[in-house]
Amino acid sequence: MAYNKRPNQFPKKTHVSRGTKKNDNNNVQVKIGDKLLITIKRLGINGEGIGYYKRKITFIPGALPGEVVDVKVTNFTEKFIEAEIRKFKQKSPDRVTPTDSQEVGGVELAHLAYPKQLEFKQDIIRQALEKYKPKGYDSINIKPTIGMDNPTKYRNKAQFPIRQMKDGSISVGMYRRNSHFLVDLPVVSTQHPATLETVRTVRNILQKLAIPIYDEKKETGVIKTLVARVSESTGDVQLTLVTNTPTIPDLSQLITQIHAELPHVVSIHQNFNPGDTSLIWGDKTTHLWGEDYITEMIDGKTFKLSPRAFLQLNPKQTKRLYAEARMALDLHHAEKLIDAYSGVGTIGISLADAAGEIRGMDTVPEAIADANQNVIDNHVTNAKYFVGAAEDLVPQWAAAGWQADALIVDPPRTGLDDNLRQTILAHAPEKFVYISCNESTLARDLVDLVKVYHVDYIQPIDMFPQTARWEGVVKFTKK
Ligand SMILES: C[S@@+](CC[C@H](N)C(=O)[O-])C[C@H]1O[C@@H](n2cnc3c(N)ncnc32)[C@H](O)[C@@H]1O
Repeated sequence: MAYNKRPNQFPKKTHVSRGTKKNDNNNVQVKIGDKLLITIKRLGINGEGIGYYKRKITFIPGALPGEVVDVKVTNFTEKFIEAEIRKFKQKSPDRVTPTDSQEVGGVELAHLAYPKQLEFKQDIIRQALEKYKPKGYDSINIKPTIGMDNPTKYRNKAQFPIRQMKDGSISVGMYRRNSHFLVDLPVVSTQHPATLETVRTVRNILQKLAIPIYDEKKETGVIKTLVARVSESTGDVQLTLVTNTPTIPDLSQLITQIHAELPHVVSIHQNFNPGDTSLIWGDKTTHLWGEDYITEMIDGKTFKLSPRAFLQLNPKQTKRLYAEARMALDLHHAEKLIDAYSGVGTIGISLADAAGEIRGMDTVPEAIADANQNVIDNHVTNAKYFVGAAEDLVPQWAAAGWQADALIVDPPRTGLDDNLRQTILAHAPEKFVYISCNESTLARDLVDLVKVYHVDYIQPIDMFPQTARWEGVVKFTKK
């Protein structure tokens, strides 16, 4: 892909090496197709190798620190070069052979030995802190990343497009990088096997019953995407067929076959999402067969999952993440706790026994409906969830006299809204924990937060082995 901007690089400032003057490298001339010899210095936040060509930063996907690579320029701007590997002159001892196809995305660190992936996830937050420099950043304790014992088969949800190929076969998988060619993947090492078995078996049944598959160019056909989600605790699978048409031909045959061949599938839904759209899900989801929900268990609490309900994708690490959050919050049973960015209330509900009263919020009404249902199902009597933005509700509650003693935030990659940061600074709850899935926005937010809080530590947790995605828990103490 030819980027004008590097995707997801640290926002605002460019990702140049320390000590490199801004315009030093603007005169470096390269052309697409030029061959360069680059020594890789470190990994960037997308897991790509970073080296320098005459002091100009050069991004090389698939290259590892210490490697010397012969590369071909694929894109360049005033500020950076992008290149692909032609040949290795020197390979890293940390390089391993990935089991997954490298033609699709999603496993951008699979060629790096797992212990080194964990070090990378410790280092990437260090890089972000060095960039944003929140006060005292160089003495923040970044703990070693908590990894998985077996860093494979962890994804509890497969959400794969399905397409008919020119030879008449049907592929279900992922798109080849930078293309619209769907690759039917023989190995997806990060997926829970039940999710793969489900989408592949359903693909075969669709082929056998000749149910039309969606054609992107003509915008005809029926089945667009197969979504399979497994409950780690019960093994039950929920299948959702995303369709281009409001009805599915041969539906009863389809369901009979699925029931016969996939006994773990206990819940089938259809989501209607017509036409050419970049969105996977349409607005209308209907129940076709079996249970309305599958149920996941976290910390002894049960969570009913409708097809659209958000749940962390790595159940084993979610338990560790929440355990870290609980330890960092250190509740003493009487506190008023805010579970901000709550999703379906998994964090607050799993902490309910340790808190006095809990309020949570999320901007997605369906998530809040599920959260309040989860409160009832778990016989929790001290938690209530509200629809709204954290940056609106937290200040409103504070203004109305409901002052939190403890706050846990789990925002999306964009981090905390300015308004919420200001409210936190003004009201500063005694206990505060930040779960972050983006080291850059966390480091940016810390610039403000350290005005009233001391950062006790940052605990990275590997929620997405084989990828460059970062997640961590930050424990604060009020100054
Ligand atoms: C990373 S998820 C966390 C979900 C949940 N805490 C969990 O562990 O499953 C972030 C959530 O924030 C919600 N969200 C996004 N912007 C928000 C905002 N401004 N205020 C409150 N919630 C928001 C999203 O809908 C999403 O459910």
